[in-house]
Amino acid sequence: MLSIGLAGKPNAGKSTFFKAATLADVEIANYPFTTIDANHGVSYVRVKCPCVELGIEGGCGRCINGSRFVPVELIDVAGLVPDAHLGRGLGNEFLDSLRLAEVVIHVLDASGSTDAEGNPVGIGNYDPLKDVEFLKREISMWLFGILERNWTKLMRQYTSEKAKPEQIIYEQLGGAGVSDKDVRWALSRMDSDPATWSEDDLRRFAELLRQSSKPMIIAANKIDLAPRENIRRLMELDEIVVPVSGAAEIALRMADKAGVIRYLPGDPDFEIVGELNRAQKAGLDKIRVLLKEYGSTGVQECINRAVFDLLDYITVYPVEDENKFTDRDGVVLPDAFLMKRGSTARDLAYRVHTELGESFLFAIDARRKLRVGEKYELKDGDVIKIVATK
Ligand SMILES: Nc1nc2c(ncn2[C@@H]2O[C@H](COP(=O)(O)OP(=O)(O)OP(=O)(O)O)[C@@H](O)[C@H]2O)c(=O)[nH]1
Repeated sequence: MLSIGLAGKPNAGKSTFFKAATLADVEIANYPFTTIDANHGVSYVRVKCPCVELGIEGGCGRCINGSRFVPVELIDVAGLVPDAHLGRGLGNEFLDSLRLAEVVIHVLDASGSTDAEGNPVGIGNYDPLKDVEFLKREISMWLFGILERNWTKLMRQYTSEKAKPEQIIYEQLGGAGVSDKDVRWALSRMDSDPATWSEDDLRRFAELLRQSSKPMIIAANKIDLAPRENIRRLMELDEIVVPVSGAAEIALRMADKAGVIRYLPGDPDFEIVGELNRAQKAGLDKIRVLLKEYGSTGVQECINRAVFDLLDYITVYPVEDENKFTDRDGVVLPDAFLMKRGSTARDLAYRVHTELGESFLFAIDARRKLRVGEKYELKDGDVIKIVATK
């Protein structure tokens, strides 16, 4: 499953965001469990289900009013403080949990109520813009550390044994979740031979690796407390910034679970359907003002943008019956797979089952009832039947 890391300084609101994003109503949670352990959970991207467009009578039973929730893994990288790469705080142990993350949501306290170390200082007394760079630096210095430890040996392999630099660097970094594509991209951005690099060049290279292997989105959290000026300045940065209130998202999901409101994660509003006491009503009124101003609580938007904008994934629906859009048991649109844009029909076959990939003959684009070959590039929302020899 695709993994998203959640990181930020102490008290920025990571646990709150994590809890909000992994708290799923039974109807949404088509995954057997949402909390794997304290730091790993299942969250969902929200997509438009094809059953509406395809005019399937009675819907597909897998979506809620046309919104489909597709599982992704969320990892709470707790305990990261500035200079963690030097072993400060919980240090490397926690950087290591970033290994699996393909993308990072940087939870940032936009209210300015906590200092660089996460100590409370009162709203507006710390400039949140100061936190934007810290996480990038920690991650790139962590990658730098892994490379630097063995750099002399690696360069000896390169110069005397004529090993390919992309290969030896990739092997060194494989455990940090850096792909060979990331290494090739970062090398292409450097203008000199690795054997001649200074320490500063190696640092620059590590930062390029970070950009490619751990792209980042900023969750400007605590918008319910934050001075508007802080949000405005954060939004003006050359970064992807989403205004967020993790606390509001938890309140809405809990109220929905309790049956007093109807709310789907990512919705711009909610409907009151049960009895509320005065305090609950006042709390929800405040959240409604926030939703009006920002469009949503931002939690679902962060997950969606991380997966679709930063990682460029698409959603694809494999079926066995291209006319009824069902599997062999008659279940309509049974699965939704997240795949990298550029994936082919054959990649999808492999994703369903190795055997299906190996015995692939052709595929059928079920929307157009059109036969396509193994190299057919999948499009977002495609419904595909795979035809194989066995
Ligand atoms: N008002 C408001 N408070 C929030 C929000 N999100 C988190 N908080 C509060 O901020 C404090 C810190 O939140 P946590 O989620 O524990 O922060 P953390 O980043 O996980 O902290 P560590 O576990 O120390 O790394 C708590 O008191 C939360 O209730 C929010 O959206 N609005």
